[in-house]
Amino acid sequence: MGIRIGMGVDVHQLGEGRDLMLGGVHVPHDKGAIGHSDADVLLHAICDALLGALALGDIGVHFPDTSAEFKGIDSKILLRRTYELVQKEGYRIVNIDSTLLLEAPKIKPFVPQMQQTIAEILGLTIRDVSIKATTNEQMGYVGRKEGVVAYATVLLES
Ligand SMILES: Nc1ccn([C@@H]2O[C@H](COP(=O)(O)O)[C@@H](O)[C@H]2O)c(=O)n1
Ligand SMILES: C[C@@]1(CO)OP(=O)(O)OP(=O)(O)OC[C@H]1O
Repeated sequence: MGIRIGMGVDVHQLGEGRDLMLGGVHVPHDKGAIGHSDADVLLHAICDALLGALALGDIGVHFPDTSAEFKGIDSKILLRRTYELVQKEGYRIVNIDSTLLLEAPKIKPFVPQMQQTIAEILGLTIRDVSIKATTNEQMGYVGRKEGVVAYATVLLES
């Protein structure tokens, strides 16, 4: 049996007139994340962690932001497709840990739904999908509510 570890980081700007999609869930807020896709920073970080674990490049290599195919795409589709690449290599996920840096809103009430959404896509239980959050204590671009950051770590086994 082989094991591999991967980490992913994603950052998106927050702006008006966009939905805030986090972990595949719509989180009501006066600003949303700006991007070529639905800009789901948490799902993107998980995709990058999955790809990183097998040195398969990153999300922009597989789903370029210059392609019309991915304009406005639901990042749940990107996560599903990323995991298909991992499975083709003969690996499966053991567990995921992640942290969101977001000043507002509080995401705690939405975490169970995010865990459930991600677990369903990846064939995991919610205990295998950890989602944490922290504010940036009002410092920097996260603290000024201008952006959101996600970090994810995944463990794979073959
Ligand atoms: N966007 C966020 C940020 C934080 N939380 C939860 O609040 C707790 C306290 O956050 P601090 O940054 O003040 O330490 C944190 O542990 C999270 O549980 C959240 O839900 N959404
Ligand atoms: C997902 C992609 C593609 O739609 O677009 P964005 O939503 O801009 O997201 P980013 O995290 O910059 O990653 C790469 C892109 O390829």
